[in-house]
Amino acid sequence: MTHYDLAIIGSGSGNSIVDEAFADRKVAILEKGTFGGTCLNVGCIPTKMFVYPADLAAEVTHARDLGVDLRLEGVRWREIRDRIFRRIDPISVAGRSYRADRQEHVTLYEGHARFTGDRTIDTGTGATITADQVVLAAGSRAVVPEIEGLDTVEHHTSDTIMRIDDVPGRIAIIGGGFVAAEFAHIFGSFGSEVTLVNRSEALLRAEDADVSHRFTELAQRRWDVRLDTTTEKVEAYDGGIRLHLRTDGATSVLDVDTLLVATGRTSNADGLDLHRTGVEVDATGLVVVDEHQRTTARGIWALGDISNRYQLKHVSNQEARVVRHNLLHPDDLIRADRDVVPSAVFTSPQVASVGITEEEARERGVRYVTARRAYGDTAYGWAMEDHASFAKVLVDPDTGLLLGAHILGAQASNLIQPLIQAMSFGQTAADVARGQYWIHPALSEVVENVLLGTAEAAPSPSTRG
Ligand SMILES: Cc1cc2nc3c(=O)[nH]c(=O)nc-3n(C[C@H](O)[C@H](O)[C@H](O)COP(=O)(O)OP(=O)(O)OC[C@H]3O[C@@H](n4cnc5c(N)ncnc54)[C@H](O)[C@@H]3O)c2cc1C
Ligand SMILES: NC(=O)c1ccc[n+]([C@@H]2O[C@H](COP(=O)([O-])OP(=O)(O)OC[C@H]3O[C@@H](n4cnc5c(N)ncnc54)[C@H](O)[C@@H]3O)[C@@H](O)[C@H]2O)c1
Repeated sequence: MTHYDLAIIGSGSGNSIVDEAFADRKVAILEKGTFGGTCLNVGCIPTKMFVYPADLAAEVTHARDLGVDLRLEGVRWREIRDRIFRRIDPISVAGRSYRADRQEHVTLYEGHARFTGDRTIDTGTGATITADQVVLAAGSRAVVPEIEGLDTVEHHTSDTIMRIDDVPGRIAIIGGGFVAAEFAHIFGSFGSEVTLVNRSEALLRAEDADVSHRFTELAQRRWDVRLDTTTEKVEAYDGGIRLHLRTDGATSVLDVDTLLVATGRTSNADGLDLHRTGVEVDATGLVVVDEHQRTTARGIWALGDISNRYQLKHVSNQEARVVRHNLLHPDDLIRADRDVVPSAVFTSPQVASVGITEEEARERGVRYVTARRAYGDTAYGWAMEDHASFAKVLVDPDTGLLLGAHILGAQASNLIQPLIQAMSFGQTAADVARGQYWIHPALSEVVENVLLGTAEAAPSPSTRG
């Protein structure tokens, strides 16, 4: 049985731990799938490479409203797809080969890893190994709900949908979260008839309710959005797929060519036989870690989607940096910072958020003032004839510190950054608004305006701009 100083299960964010500082350690990396993990191969990177051309295609409609007659002459899906994966696949291949062939102190085991005892791992390749330190970085996987007939028809998750051969004529997407919103934008912009089948009464329900409701309204103008709707059964029908739906007790059928299931992701902790090594898992399936990313078992660490509920790459990356430091400096452990975790949905319009929502503030009894400003009330938003987008913030009336920020609209993922910075560094709304120049007439003035708006607002219940 080979012994290692360090074994890492999962080659996504876990792979980034091993740099030159580990040159004198004997390292095993265990990977059961494509080297490089979710973000690179089937997640953040390829989706955004589809989102960008989708943004371009979607501009045609908006441009017409502003007096510019563009024509979308076609979308060369296969060319787009092949360009994307011709760029991504070699990165995965090169990353694999670097570990497998070029680093003598690293051994890559390509199989499904499972624990058989205390820091003893069956690599799934015929070899069992032991290690002083183990990092669990095995990520998460798409959840496919039990729906009658689903196993009898071809259906996709985000893992496979980006490799299909043609833009579907009609696509149904089950779910109303991040993945559903991004792929609805991609396929809708590329010409598919998109139907979103959503169990609850609004899309992007984890967002602030103002954002979720506005996004739902806008989505209903672009796509067929079935709210409060469950899929009871699916079946092959006339060369395609028939979904049997139920909305408020009424049944209907929906015929499509392609079906995407986008109903969340779950931790891969359940595939590792963690009970054999004393690692605790919580009721939701996440590996339990402390602020230093230590699990409940000595010498075992965890990071990323296997152990955090955020399921975001920037969080996994930060946790990987924390684990890396802590492996190298056992007497000087650092903490993962989960105080200010932002996210963005790259759909249309973009949605970005950080901190608490107004609903959470109310539920927790947190005192707040809130303001909301429309893009259209700033010069650039006006130039864009934007009548839908807005920024909203919640501020603590006693300290002036930001509690949360929520933006729906063009460039939301970039516009929110000064607000993330303010929350991270403890800057007050007033200081951020007035302690710097805001370029006129840039779109960022909406952020300046919404911060100024909180000075005029009365403490909760909310005051709207
Ligand atoms: C479609 C999509 C789009 C996304 N877009 C964004 C985005 O824009 N921004 C963002 O911040 N986040 C995004 N995410 C989320 C982000 O991709 C994940 O949060 C992140 O990649 C998780 O990293 P990880 O290292 O925890 O896991 P992963 O990167 O998934 O790595 C885990 C690895 O472990 C391997 N593994 C699992 N079990 C075993 C086992 N038993 N033995 C051996 N190997 C095993 C897996 O094969 C995998 O390669 C997206 C996710 C999806 C699905
Ligand atoms: N831009 C980004 O950062 C980005 C993009 C894509 C994915 N991700 C990450 O990947 C994760 C997974 O994304 P997702 O969209 O699959 O999950 P999600 O949690 O965002 O949304 C899941 C959706 O499926 C619905 N749902 C759950 N179970 C269902 C069932 N049985 N039947 C019908 N509907 C059901 C939920 O109500 C929700 O609308 C996200 O949590 C996100 O963090 C991030």
